[in-house]
Amino acid sequence: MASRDGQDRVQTAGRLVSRSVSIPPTALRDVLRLDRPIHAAVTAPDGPTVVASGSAATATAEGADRFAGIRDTATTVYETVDDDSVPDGARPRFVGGFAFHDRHERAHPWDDFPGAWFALPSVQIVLGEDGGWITATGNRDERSPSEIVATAESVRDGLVSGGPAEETPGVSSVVRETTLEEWTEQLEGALSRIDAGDIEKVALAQTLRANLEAQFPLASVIERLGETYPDCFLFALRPGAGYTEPTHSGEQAPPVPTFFGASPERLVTKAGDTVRTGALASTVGRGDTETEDDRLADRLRTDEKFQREHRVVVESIREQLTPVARNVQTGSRTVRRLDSVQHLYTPIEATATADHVLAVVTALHPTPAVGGLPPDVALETIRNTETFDRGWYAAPVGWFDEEGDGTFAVGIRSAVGEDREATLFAGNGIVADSDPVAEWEEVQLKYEPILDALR
Ligand SMILES: C=C(O[C@H]1C=CC=C(C(=O)O)[C@@H]1O)C(=O)O
Repeated sequence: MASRDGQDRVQTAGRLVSRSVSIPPTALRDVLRLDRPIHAAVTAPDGPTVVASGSAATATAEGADRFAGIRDTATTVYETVDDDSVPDGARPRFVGGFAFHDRHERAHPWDDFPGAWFALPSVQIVLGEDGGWITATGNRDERSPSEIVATAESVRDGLVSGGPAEETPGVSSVVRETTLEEWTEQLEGALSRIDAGDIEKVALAQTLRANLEAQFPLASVIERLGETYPDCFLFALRPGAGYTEPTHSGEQAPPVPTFFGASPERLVTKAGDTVRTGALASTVGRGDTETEDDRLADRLRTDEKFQREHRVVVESIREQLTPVARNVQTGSRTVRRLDSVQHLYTPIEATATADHVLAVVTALHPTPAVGGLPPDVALETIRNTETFDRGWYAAPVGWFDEEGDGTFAVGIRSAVGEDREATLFAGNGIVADSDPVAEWEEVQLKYEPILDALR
């Protein structure tokens, strides 16, 4: 397909037809245990879970225009889809994610991850509280609608509920790939730029390599994350699975790298003209007792460094929304408690003026919670300081539909799992007064969700 920079790509089965069957309330774990390859799965605490098995079309894009590139490609694909008889909630969605940086290097573990990748599932499973749908999509010149329905029915019939929890792989060793000395040096560099007034805030990250005792197993790891983080956005994305022609029968999962995680941070949900986002920034650990926990939360609420770090994010998000939304409302700030950390959180709502969630994603990525301020100098500082490529870490992951509605999370508390290895990513917002040792310890707390799910 022709593209703005020659790098946007679409692969598709041709002119498409979708048909769906409804299913009763079903657990994500039962879907992940289907005898079919899983290409992508994204959950939201207040929205549907969307799982892609196989792809009837994939869209990829590179560079600064990757958001618009994906949108253009999806529009072209949607024009070919006959899904008029499919209920709104069951219509096929594009599920995938983006790289953090405009120029992204495809070095290990990101070899299989382009600048952007989205799949329109050949089999899509949407799960909601009251039930869900299986939607099959295929080439309408080659398969009749009743054959497409038969595919959806056979997937429905393969769903088995319950069964014992599957084994997590176990972690044999971990290596923090940035040493405390390197980190201290990196932070001192960033702090001197803050002192000089070049930047107000920058989020710097590190990696940790976990060697696993068995092959990385998607189902059990996502299941474990879901148990501990029911209020987070769970995601698992496998762009390396590429494009697969829709098939009728089950297939084994392809042995490809998986970007996965349990993110507490919504980038945006757009539903009609309602836009929901939020600022999540400033972190303390959890206490061993309730009193200690509350004392730490009080520090978050009162300490000037935490206030400043959070305020910068709220103000910037309000400003970033200006080109795509009006009537921006900031809710009250609360403390968000997770298993290993507590954060300051401010919900933000607005009325969309943009007609597509990807326009809002373009405006919001990256927020200073994962980038910094001013954005360009902070991004250049990240590039010049970090010794690894962020790949898709801290970047938008989620789904959108034909109406331009959708949900994206920020891909933090995340890792790439492949074979017997997982590479974990975590970072911190650095402002004046940040202390290298305290920040080093805070990063370890942010690795814990993924480490726990692998152990
Ligand atoms: C960059 C990360 O967290 C961000 C989100 C919440 C709190 C943060 C902090 O307090 O530093 C970070 O800005 C990460 O988890 O890798």
